[in-house]
Amino acid sequence: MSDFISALPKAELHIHIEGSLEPEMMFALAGRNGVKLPYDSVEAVRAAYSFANLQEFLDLYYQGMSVLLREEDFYDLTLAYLRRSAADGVKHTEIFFDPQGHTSRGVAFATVFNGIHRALQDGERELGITSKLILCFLRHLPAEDAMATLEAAMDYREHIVGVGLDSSENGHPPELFTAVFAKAREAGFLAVAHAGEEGPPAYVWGALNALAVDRIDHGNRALEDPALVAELAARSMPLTVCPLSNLCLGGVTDLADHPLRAMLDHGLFVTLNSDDPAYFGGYVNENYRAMQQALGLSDTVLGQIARNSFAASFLDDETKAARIAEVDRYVNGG
Ligand code: HPA
Ligand SMILES: [Zn+2]
Repeated sequence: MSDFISALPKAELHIHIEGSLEPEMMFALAGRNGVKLPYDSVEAVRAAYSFANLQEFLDLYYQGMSVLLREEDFYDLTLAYLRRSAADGVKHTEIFFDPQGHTSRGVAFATVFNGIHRALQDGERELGITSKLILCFLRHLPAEDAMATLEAAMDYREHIVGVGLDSSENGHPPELFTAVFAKAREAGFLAVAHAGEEGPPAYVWGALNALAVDRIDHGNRALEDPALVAELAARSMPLTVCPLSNLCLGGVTDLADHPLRAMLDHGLFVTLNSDDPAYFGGYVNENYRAMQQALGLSDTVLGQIARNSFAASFLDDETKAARIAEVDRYVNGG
């Protein structure tokens, strides 16, 4: 039964806003902006979404961004995600954005930020969904580019809670970005990083030790290193796990073998998230349902994962406690 999941209050902590660009909106924005797409229908776009690995996905993800040009485009993209997520019982969301995916195409940082930020404000007013914004650096680009992006973000410091690290993992270890993250933390940004999605356990160690992250995005391959598992457990380090993403990008071939089972058994601080819902076939509730079905998770465990999502968020302690109490009331049938 999926009814328990539908209205379970939850936070989403791993969502790339550009990865919520549904093919229908891609076509609408292409039309409005006069952008030529290499597909002639929404169905053709969906048919192209078959990925053997992270890089094959990223190639289409960056291509899809080409329709995002004006502030309204970022606004519409973000508000559509918020509406869809509110319908999934999401009360709070921490959204990644990739400014370098846009500034590299001549779209100003301010255009990207203003569109997203205005939608987040309107979303909170209209839907009651709270949010925070996390700026991700593209790790396939030089650290100097990340540093320049951090400089551009300083003007928006009060509206951006943290920095992250995404894009092609293998060959781009966290240590390349040590100075950028040190500078960001000095300026008061919190820090997260994708690690152990495709990359080895050493990259998860790098995210912990060189970048001093507050959460690990994915973390699947940490399970290959028992000392690392012990460290993650000892630190109560949150992991933002994304099952449908892992299935679509070949990290797992069967959801029944998803590492979430072992993560739970090791007592790790796991959360469930959608990553790039328009590309991976599901928003957050589909990720909860996929794990409920594949691993036979009980409502008790699903409730604990929802509690974790607020506990691992960057909300203040008082709001966290209030949201966790809301989960408790829901789980206890009140
Ligand atoms: O799943 C992902 N992994 C790394 N980078 C990304 N950028 C968008 N989605 C992803
Ligand atoms: Zn991601």
